[in-house]
Amino acid sequence: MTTSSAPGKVYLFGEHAVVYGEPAVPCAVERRARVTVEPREDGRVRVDAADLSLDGFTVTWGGSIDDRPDVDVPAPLLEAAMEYIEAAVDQAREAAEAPDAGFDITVQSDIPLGAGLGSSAAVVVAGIDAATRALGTELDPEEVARRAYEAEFEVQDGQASRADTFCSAMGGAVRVEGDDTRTIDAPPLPFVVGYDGGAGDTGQLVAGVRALREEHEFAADTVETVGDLTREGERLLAAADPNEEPSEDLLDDLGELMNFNHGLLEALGVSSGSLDAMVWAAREAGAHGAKLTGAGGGGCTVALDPTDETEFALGYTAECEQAFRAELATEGVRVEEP
Ligand SMILES: Nc1ncnc2c1ncn2[C@@H]1O[C@H](COP(=O)(O)OP(=O)(O)OP(=O)(O)O)[C@@H](O)[C@H]1O
Ligand SMILES: C[C@@](O)(CCO)CC(=O)[O-]
Ligand SMILES: [Mg+2]
Repeated sequence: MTTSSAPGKVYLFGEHAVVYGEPAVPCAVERRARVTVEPREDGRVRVDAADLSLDGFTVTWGGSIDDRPDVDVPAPLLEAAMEYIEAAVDQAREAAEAPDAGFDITVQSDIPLGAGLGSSAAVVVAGIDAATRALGTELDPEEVARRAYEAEFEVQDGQASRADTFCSAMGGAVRVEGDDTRTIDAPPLPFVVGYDGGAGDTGQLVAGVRALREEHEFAADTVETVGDLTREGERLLAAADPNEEPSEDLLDDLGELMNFNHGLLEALGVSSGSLDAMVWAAREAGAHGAKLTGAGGGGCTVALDPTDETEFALGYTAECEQAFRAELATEGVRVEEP
């Protein structure tokens, strides 16, 4: 039995624009998906994903996605989960040169689903790592990231960047621009996450931005402007001491860029009433800046606030179901005790 875990992430800057080759800076946070894998003799794949809905579900299938189980989970959710896990299994089979390998897979996760914290990437990264190890092959985190990207790209019909999967595999702060992926230094940023209890459909939201961009030059310019502010944010991070608490000035400057980034995402049509309400609640509570994180449409916002004020204010905001502080996760994918 082999268990691996991988962290979720928040975007400091650059989601959506990253899909069109602009740079983005996601940061891994200490909320993890854990995937436990046990090889099976019969070549079948059995998945137990108890966190997929409140009731949980167990599904067994023989390698064919048409072999649909009868469980009480909304069909699109079940379909997507089967696809992500199946894509991870395929990557592991290929990496370990074991095309007929079967597995019992258990997924446990404290990353809310479809909420912008990269639950899909964390599940795929941890899944590929655990499944390859279970077959006696050890991949370095860069290779896990590369394969996890292939898996997300396939499931999301080509609507995926390398950002989420690279960040989850490597941990810490990273910068991604097209195929160029690297880890960067960042001080311990005081992230506060607000979660509206909802979710957005990443593929659909990315497709919406793509359509806007093709229709209007000003929408294409908006995407480029996100790239510009991300580069500015990168310069701020590069000038900061990664071993020191960030100064008020740095937080103000980063926060201003986050606010700008949120406005542009809103203009691109990927915010929502509840995300905007949480962003404003954070700003009014004195956060240095706040924005939605991830694909949007619903889900999570991220704010910078070293004090308890933002978390407290979000706790009293009707649109916010849960507010929590998210520490930067310095470790990416790792082996866990089963
Ligand atoms: N605990 C889990 N068990 C099984 N499948 C999961 C789990 N967590 C996430 N998934 C899969 O990932 C999908 C959510 O991925 P999606 O890309 O839409 O959102 P996200 O990754 O949480 O947010 P974002 O991509 O915006 O950061 C779920 O519908 C499911 O298929
Ligand atoms: C919206 C997006 O930029 C981030 C989703 O977390 C899509 C992607 O980069 O794959
Ligand atoms: Mg995702």
